[in-house]
Amino acid sequence: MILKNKYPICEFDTSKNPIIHPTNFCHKSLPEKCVITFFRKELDQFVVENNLPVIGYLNSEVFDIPVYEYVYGADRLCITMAFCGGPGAAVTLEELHAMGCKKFIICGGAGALTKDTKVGEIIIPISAIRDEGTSYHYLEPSREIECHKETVEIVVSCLKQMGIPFTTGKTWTSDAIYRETLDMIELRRNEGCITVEMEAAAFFAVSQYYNIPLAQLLYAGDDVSGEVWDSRNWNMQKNIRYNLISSAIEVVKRL
Ligand SMILES: O=P(O)(O)O[C@H]1O[C@H](CO)[C@@H](O)[C@H]1O
Ligand SMILES: O=c1cc[nH]c(=O)[nH]1
Repeated sequence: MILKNKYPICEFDTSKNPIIHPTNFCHKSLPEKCVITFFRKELDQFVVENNLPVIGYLNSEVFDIPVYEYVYGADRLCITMAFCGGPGAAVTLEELHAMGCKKFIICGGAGALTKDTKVGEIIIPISAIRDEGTSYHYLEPSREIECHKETVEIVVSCLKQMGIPFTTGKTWTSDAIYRETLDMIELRRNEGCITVEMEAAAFFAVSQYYNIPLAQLLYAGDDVSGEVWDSRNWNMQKNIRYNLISSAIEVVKRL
C-alpha cells in the first residue's frame, strides 16, 4: 500500500517485496559478526599487521571493497568498509546481510556540534535525525530514528568494561556535508544533536527494517560548533581511528 504525500521523499510503500533483492546475486558465506568502518588507511594497516585474508567483495562499478576475515579462538568475524552517505550505507548493509552477516558494529567519524567536545571523543549514537533520503525508502516518515536498543546496551556495557570513556547521544544525519549552515547547525544542536555525519539514519533504518542488531561508534572529528569550521585534522587522526577499529572488533565479538 502506498501512503501518498505532497513530497515524493515522504511517499512510502508498505510492501516488503522489492523487484531486486540482494539475495538474487549475493550468496551466503560470510561470518555472522561484522565490523564496517570508513577508515581505509587504518584498516589497511590493521589488515597487514594481522595478516587478514580477503574472503569476499562488495562489488560496485567504481571500486570493489574487500571483506576481510578475522579469526579469534574458535570463532570468526569479518571487517569491511562502506561508501560515504545514506545510499552507500544501505546498500552495504543489505548486501552483507544477504551474504550471511547478522550482527554489526560500525565505526566512523563525525563533526562535533558542541563546543566542549574534544577531538577523538567516542560517541554512541542512540538516535538520529533523518535529514537524509535513504531511510524514507525503508520506514514511514518521522523526524528521528532510534538505533537498535539491545545492541546499544551491549556496546555501552562493553566500553565500560574496557575502560573506554564515551558519550551517548543524538546525531544529525545529513546528505549534504557542504550544506551545513550556521543556522541549521544551531537548529540541530537545539534539537539535542551532538554530532553530524552522513550514514547513521540509513544504517538504523535498514537495521530496523530487517531487525538486524547494529550499533555505531563515532569519534568526534572536526568542530562545526563555532562561526568558522575547525578541521582539527580530523581525517588524519590515525591512532584514534585505528583504536576505534580495534574497539569495534572487541565489541562485535560480544554480540
Ligand atoms: O569519516 P566518516 O566515517 O566517513 O564520516 C563522515 O565523513 C564523511 C564525510 O566526509 C561521511 O561519511 C561522514 O559520515
Ligand atoms: O558529515 C560530516 C562529517 C564530518 N564533519 C561534518 O561536518 N560533517
